[in-house]
Amino acid sequence: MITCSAPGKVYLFGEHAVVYGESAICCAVELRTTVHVNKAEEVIIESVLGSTGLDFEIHPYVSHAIEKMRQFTDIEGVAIKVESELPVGSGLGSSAAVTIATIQALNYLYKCGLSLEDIAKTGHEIEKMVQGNASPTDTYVSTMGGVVMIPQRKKLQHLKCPIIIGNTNKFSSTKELVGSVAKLRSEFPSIIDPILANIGQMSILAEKYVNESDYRTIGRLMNVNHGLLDSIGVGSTELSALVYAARHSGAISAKITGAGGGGCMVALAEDDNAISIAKAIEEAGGEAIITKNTEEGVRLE
Ligand SMILES: Nc1ncnc2c1ncn2[C@@H]1O[C@H](COP(=O)(O)OP(=O)(O)O)[C@@H](O)[C@H]1O
Ligand SMILES: C[C@@](O)(CCOP(=O)(O)O)CC(=O)O
Ligand SMILES: [Mg+2]
Repeated sequence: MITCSAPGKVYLFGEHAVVYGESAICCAVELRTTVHVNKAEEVIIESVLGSTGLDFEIHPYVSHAIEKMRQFTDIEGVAIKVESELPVGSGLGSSAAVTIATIQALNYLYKCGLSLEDIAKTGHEIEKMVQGNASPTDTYVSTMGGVVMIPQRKKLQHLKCPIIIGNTNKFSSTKELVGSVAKLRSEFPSIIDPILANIGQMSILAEKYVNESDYRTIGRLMNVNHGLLDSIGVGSTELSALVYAARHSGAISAKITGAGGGGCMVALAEDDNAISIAKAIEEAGGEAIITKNTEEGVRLE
């Protein structure tokens, strides 16, 4: 049996805009998806979503990963078991983490010899296929770990401050939200395109502050990014409640992370106020997770 794991992520800047080629800065977090694979008589996929064979409805990412790997090797049957610390459909990149961990586990099991770059690229192709339109961000950061800038594929300075995630526990489908931004953009290109370009500029400006570990300035820009995400319709009452609870309890910054709608927000904290911010998020009706940036991308367990 081979076991691999891959991390989830939070966006400091640039979700949605990055789908249209703008820049984003994304940070891998210490919450991982673990995939066990073993040769078997038939295809069996087991996860919190159920137990299936090759199934593009219930297990689209894992099923596409098996199909893609069939281009490199002969896979007859395989038993795949997924365990995850990442809530499903919540903006933390659970789809990328399960895809990347599955590809790497199959890569080792069948000795395909894929490099990390190949794995990130194959993962991106799968996200595009399932989501309709997808940036390479989530699959790249899940493969490489650290803090990365996309589309430059550049590694930035490790983020040392505590990261607080607030989960609304309201399911959010990335496919649907990416579709709703596409619709808004096609109706009002002269309004929406400059907003997306502005978000991209924020990432370009913020690169320097990330590399200098200037969390105050990063935070001020993240708050502006939140407002722009709200303006393109990916906010919600629940997300706003958690964002403002975090800011009022002393967070350096608080914004939506990932596709939005429901799902999660992210706050940056000082070393000594992470717990009080987490408490404020819980009091506002969210579920709080205190985590950190990890340099560990996909790995063999
Ligand atoms: N633990 C898991 N086991 C199997 N599939 C998963 C798991 N976690 C995520 N997925 C897949 O990813 C989808 C959610 O991806 P998405 O809508 O992009 O949200 P996010 O990536 O923000 O969590 C799920 O519907 C499922 O297909
Ligand atoms: C909205 C988007 O920028 C990020 C989606 O992240 P998540 O699937 O919600 O974790 C889409 C993408 O980059 O493919
Ligand atoms: Mg996703």
